[in-house]
Amino acid sequence: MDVDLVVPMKHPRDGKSRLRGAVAADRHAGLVLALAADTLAAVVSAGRVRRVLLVAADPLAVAELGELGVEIVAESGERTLNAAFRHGEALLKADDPGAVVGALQADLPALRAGDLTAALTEAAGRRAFVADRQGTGTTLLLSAPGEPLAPDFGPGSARKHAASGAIPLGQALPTLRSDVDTPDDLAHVRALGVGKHTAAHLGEPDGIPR
Ligand SMILES: Nc1nc2c(ncn2[C@@H]2O[C@H](COP(=O)(O)OP(=O)(O)OP(=O)(O)O)[C@@H](O)[C@H]2O)c(=O)[nH]1
Ligand SMILES: C=C(OP(=O)(O)O)C(=O)O
Repeated sequence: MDVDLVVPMKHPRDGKSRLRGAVAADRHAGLVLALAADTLAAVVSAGRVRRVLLVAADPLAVAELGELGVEIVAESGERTLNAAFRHGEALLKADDPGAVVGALQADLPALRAGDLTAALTEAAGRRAFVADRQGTGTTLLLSAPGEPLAPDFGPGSARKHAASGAIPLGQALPTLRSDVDTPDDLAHVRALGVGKHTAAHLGEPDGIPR
């Protein structure tokens, strides 16, 4: 069954504070947008993905990402990460109560569509998650069809998602596990190969074609 994904984003000026200093201060928001653009370009080209809903703190500030073929809505109510996921989930389930809903981070600029599709296939309709490469955070959480996503993102979320019964998915998904929170993470994804938006922002000659 295909998956409807929710991707949350703060205003790019406010997000990724741990990454500050990786580029000049006036280029930070552009870097955050480039990380998201590469993530979303891979996501929209992945097999088994039906819809991609970006839940934004400020939709105007991320409007350019709509050109990649994602839907953009404003967050609503409580302004937290898990509330943004739950808002996106409610909108998607209103259209299809039996949907498989996924929560995906917007900071995976090395993502290859094949790694995402492999994870969706491995989940096989079970509530499941992919831990980040450090093993502590979560980059992807999937619901079972028509069942609650129950997102519990934040520090130590991999342990929390496992404790709530979600199945941990394969270790061999390097580009899906490589989120960018810190300058060290940015160096890691540059070695893996980032997409064209991040490459251009960092002054690299070419990104990896997605
Ligand atoms: N819409 C929305 N997105 C959020 C919210 N909190 C976090 N996000 C997004 O969720 C993703 C994962 O969050 P983190 O990795 O913790 O990113 P962050 O909060 O931007 O980073 P730090 O400031 O370094 O903690 C990022 O794409 C954030 O923009 C929120 O309250 N609302
Ligand atoms: C909020 C999370 O992301 P990060 O570790 O990227 O801050 C999380 O993994 O639950």
